[in-house]
Amino acid sequence: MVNKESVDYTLYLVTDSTMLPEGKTLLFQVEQGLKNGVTMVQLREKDTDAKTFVAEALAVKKICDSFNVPLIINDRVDVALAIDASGIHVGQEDIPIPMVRKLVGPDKIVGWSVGKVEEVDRLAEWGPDMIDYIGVGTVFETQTKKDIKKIPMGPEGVSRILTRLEEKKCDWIRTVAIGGLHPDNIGRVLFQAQALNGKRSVDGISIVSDIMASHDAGQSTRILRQILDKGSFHFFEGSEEAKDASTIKENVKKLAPLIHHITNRVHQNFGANVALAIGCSPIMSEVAEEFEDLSKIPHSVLLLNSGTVADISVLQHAVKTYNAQKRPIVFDPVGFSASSARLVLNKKVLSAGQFACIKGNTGEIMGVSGLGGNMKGVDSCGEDTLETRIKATQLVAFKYRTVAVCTGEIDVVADGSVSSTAPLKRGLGASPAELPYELIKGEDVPLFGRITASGCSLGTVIAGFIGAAAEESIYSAVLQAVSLYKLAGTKANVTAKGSGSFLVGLVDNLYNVMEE
Ligand SMILES: Cc1nc(C(=O)O)sc1CCOP(=O)(O)O
Ligand SMILES: C=C1C=NC(C(F)(F)F)=NC1=N
Ligand SMILES: [Mg+2]
Repeated sequence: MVNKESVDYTLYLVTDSTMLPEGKTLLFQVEQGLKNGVTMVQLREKDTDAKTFVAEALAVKKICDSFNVPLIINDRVDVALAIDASGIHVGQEDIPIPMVRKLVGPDKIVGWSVGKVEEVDRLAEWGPDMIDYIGVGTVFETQTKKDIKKIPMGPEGVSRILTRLEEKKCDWIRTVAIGGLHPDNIGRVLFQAQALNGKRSVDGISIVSDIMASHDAGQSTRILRQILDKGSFHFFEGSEEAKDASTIKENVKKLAPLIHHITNRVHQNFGANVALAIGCSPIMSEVAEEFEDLSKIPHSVLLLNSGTVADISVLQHAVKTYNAQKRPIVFDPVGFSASSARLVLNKKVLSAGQFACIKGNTGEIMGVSGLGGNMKGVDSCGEDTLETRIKATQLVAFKYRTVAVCTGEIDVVADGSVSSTAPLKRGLGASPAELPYELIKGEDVPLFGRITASGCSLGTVIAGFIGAAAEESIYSAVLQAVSLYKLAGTKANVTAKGSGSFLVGLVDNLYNVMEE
């Protein structure tokens, strides 16, 4: 009889014998996993006849018992009882949970697949004696589960489930994330998937193909374990020279970061001039084949502006490439929910990687935060009060563990990258409202709204400053960039004779304030 409190969900292997590499057996892969850090096993063999399934289950149970690791049986309650497994896992389309619990009794572990918050509401109604853990997914695209109907929920979808569990006070429930999890993305899931009250993160992750289809299941398991066991995550390696935050502006001039723009046509020319004005070197490229080379150029930084015409696969490739190179990315979710097509595109980009900064106008930030309604065009709604804007900016910072910027007459900057830790189980320990933020005030500069790409080009300046900063000073870099941009605009406004001279004046003043 298993002690439910002591179950370790950290690395939960779910088997699949249809993907075994040549010469590897189910038992071999499972044993390699157990030897290298798997803490829980689920036998999930969808199209195996009962006799074979029972034989496999008995063999797997023998191995799990020798490692003192619980064995869960997928779907087949009869087999789970027949071999005295530690528990049973069922999906939404399987035997109803209350029946399962009645069949297996109170001591067995019962797991359920959950993809929607309504399913959390149901398990909350059933109370603490029904379900012990839930598999939350699918987080990313997966080829393993054939009949997957759910669209990938991303780390933010996991956060939504965790938040609901907290709202419904389901303290007894443990959670594992599942679906398309691999070494290149589990760090981000652990880092970003947090309940909004800061009191719950996932208890572990569940893996199928990364181990079951591996030619070296032991090595694959060790790699996954290393990521799970480290307490903090570092997504951006600042350049050596960028260590001292106080001289970011001098670093921008000295290091001349490469700002790789993937942006809309209107912003391309003006953004390049703004980059040059502050002493950076711009490149505008949607040529996916060159992204890796560009990300390797010292002090490179990616500015992704979703007003671009590039295909979503190009944007996702750019995000993965810069994340792999540990170089920062600034994301400007232009017109976040102005159309359903843009909403889908922006959400896909948001779940594709880790961003150093997410910058938008009020409508965009309200949209990304989940607080806002729909937007008209790409102009911000503007009717939101300052405290709502602060709340939305902190929410974006928290959800994506990034530095969030909400532009307006008063710019709001919030820092969600705090503490780079991502402890399993007990959550971040901070809620969105506790995140540090600053207001960048200044005079109103209406002419900003009368020129092209003024918001987009703030992204260029933010990217330039982040490119010259160390990871721990990204918040400071963004604050300095936003302040400098506002100062240049205010100065340009004084001498402007209209929108044309304002545009030229803005570039002149960006150039001059960098020299001061
Ligand atoms: C078994 C399973 N359940 C899912 C869910 O979303 O409930 S996704 C999935 C397959 C996950 O396999 P892989 O790690 O190879 O992507
Ligand atoms: C469909 C499934 C979803 N989640 C899980 C687990 F991760 F184990 F919780 N197992 C499944 N078979
Ligand atoms: Mg914008």
